[in-house]
Amino acid sequence: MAEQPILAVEGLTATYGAVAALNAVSMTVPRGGICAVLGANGAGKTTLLRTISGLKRADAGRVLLGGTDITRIPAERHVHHGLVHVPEGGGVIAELTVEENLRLGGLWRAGRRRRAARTAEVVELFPPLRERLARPAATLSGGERQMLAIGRALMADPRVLLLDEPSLGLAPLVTRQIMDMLLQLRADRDLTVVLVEQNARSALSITDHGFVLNQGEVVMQDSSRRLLADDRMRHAYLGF
Ligand SMILES: Nc1ncnc2c1ncn2[C@@H]1O[C@H](COP(=O)(O)OP(=O)(O)OP(=O)(O)O)[C@@H](O)[C@H]1O
Repeated sequence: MAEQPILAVEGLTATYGAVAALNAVSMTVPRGGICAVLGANGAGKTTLLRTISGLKRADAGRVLLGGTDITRIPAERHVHHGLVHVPEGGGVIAELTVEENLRLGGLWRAGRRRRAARTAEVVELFPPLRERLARPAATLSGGERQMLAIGRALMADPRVLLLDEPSLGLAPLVTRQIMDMLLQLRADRDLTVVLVEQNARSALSITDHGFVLNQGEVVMQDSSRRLLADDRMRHAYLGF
C-alpha cells in the first residue's frame, strides 16, 4: 500500500466576498518531497497557503496533515501538529535581534537546552546568521532576512514547511543560495516543503513536483521535470 501523504488538501474553496480565490483545490504532497505551487499573479497561491495554515477560513474542503484533519484547528495550534508557514516577506520582527527572532520560533518547545541546540543547528545551516545573532533583524539584508525567516520556522522542528515566495525581491544569486539551502534541508531532515514561487523556472529546478494554479483551480500537476519540458504549459501559465 502507498504511504499516506504527509499533506492532503481536498476540495479546498476560499472566497474574499464575491471573489472565489480557491475553487475546490485538491493536492497531495508525499512525505519528504519539495513541491512547487506556481501560477500567475492572482492565481490563488498565497490564499492556498493561508488556507492550509488556517490563517484564512476554508468555505469548503479540508486539510489533512499526516491523516489528521486540521481544517478547523486554529492557526496558532498548527505548529503543534508540525505545520509551519513562512509568509511572504518572512514576517520576522525587525526590532528584535536575530537570536530573539529564532528563540520566538522555538518558544512553544519545552527546554532551554533543546532550543539552544536547535539554534546551533540553524546557524550552521545559515552561516550568515551566526555573526549577526546580536543584531536587530532590521539591519539584515533581504537575503539574510529570508534566511532568518526560514531559520525561525525550523526552530519549531516542522514536518511540513509552507514557504511563500522566499525569493521575492532577492538578487538571482541570493535566490540560488536560498534554493540550495532548501535542497540541503531536504537532504538533512525529514522535512516536506511546499514552495510558492513566482520564479517558476528556479522553483521547478529544485522541486520534485509542481502544481499549477489558474484562477483558483489546479490546471495541471506533474513532476517538475515534465512541467519544465512542457512548452504549452510554460507559455500558457508559467511565463517562460
Ligand atoms: N484580502 C483580500 N481581499 C479581497 N481579495 C483578495 C484578497 N487577497 C487576495 N484576493 C484576491 O484573491 C485572488 C487570489 O489572490 P492570491 O494573493 O492568493 O494570489 P497569488 O497567486 O498569491 O498572487 P501573487 O502571485 O500576485 O501574490 C486574487 O484575485 C486577489 O485579488
